[in-house]
Amino acid sequence: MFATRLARIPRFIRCFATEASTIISSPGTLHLKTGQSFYGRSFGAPRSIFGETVFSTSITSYTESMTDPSYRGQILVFTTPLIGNYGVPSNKAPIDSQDVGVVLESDRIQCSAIVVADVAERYSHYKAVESLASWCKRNDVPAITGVDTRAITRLLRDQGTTLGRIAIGDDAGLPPPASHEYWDPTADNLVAEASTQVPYVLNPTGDVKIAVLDFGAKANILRSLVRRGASVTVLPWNFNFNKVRDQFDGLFLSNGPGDPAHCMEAALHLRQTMKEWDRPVFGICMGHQVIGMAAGLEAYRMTFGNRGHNQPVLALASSGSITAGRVYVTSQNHQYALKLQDPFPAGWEPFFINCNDSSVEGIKSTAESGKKIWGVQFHPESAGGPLDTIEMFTDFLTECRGHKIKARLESSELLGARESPLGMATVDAPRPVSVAA
Ligand SMILES: NC(=O)CC[C@H](N)C(=O)O
Repeated sequence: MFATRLARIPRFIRCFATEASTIISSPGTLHLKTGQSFYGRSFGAPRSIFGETVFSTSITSYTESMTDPSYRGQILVFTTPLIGNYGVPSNKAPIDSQDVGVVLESDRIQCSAIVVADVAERYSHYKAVESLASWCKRNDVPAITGVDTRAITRLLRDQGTTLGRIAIGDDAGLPPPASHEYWDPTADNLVAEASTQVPYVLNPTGDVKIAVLDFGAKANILRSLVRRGASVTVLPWNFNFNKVRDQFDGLFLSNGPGDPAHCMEAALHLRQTMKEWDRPVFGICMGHQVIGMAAGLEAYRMTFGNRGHNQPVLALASSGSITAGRVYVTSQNHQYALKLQDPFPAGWEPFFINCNDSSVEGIKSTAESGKKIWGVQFHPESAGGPLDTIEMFTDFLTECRGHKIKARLESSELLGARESPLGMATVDAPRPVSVAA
């Protein structure tokens, strides 16, 4: 009876029950280097891989997390049991001046594999164009379901992030690999893979020129700058910014995958920039770690890192939209952090601290240093997650604009003329008198 009625409803309205049920038949196993194995079923690409097994406590935004380049090399375990229920949207951005080319966080799935307790075989969302299973298959990314992700999370939480293997199909029944066979992705320079190879410009007509050092930038970082009117020049991660710095009003350092130790070259370039250049610098996650290393702080590997969209951080200093003493809820995805050392290097102070584990969540240049440099371990751009700290992008661009106006005024004063912030040149004296006709 119900089936007959359903058949009468036009197909495009029946979006609640899209796509025929995915056939999950072949076995899929997660082996951990520490000796535990979890047997489930495969719903992604029929291929076995190695990776670093991490867990995320995010409840939504699996599409954003999976396309975040910082997850490269990682087997991502979702602690939320039901994943895939709103499907996957088209990743093609509409063409407009704020276009960064994609809707999600990059143009492909970046993590090596995903592990979920219960994949949704049917999805429902007005923007969805395919299921999580078909997206994984199309991107050649293995995925397993039907395993106890709570047990996996408890293990990872106790023993820390652990190397793993996803074995699919015939491989799933094979004994676990020998310990020396596990591949450690952090031994490779994943930033060099994730970064753009050639510079490119977004929103070239923007009023303030920002250079972005791309360690594997999330698209929402670029969007957050472009939507606030900036012209954004994206540079490869190891580009020596000092060669072109006079063309820019500010420097931004992006997030990125893997061990920050691989970015020492960028930190050394940045050390020179921070010494000789007085314009604003802002870094997020990997970018924050690179700023810290350039400032003389040490980056270390945490036991299990922080991955999720509800990490509370306490502001220790006020700056722009941030008020000292307030707690902000943030989106995070990191394995490394800067060491809290006492005293901090001269000219620097801690900016935020994590309320759960007391790790350093941000650093800033001191007021006395005369510099405007900030780094935050969390993701103000969210995608997904809360927008508590999104105005840090506005703060950064306000400083860049202020600096630009000040520099213009100073240079025009040297020439005996003054240029107004609106860009209309005025001459101090004598003023030309216009005579009405
Ligand atoms: N999201 C990021 O930029 C992560 C930075 C670094 N790869 C870490 O895991 O700590």
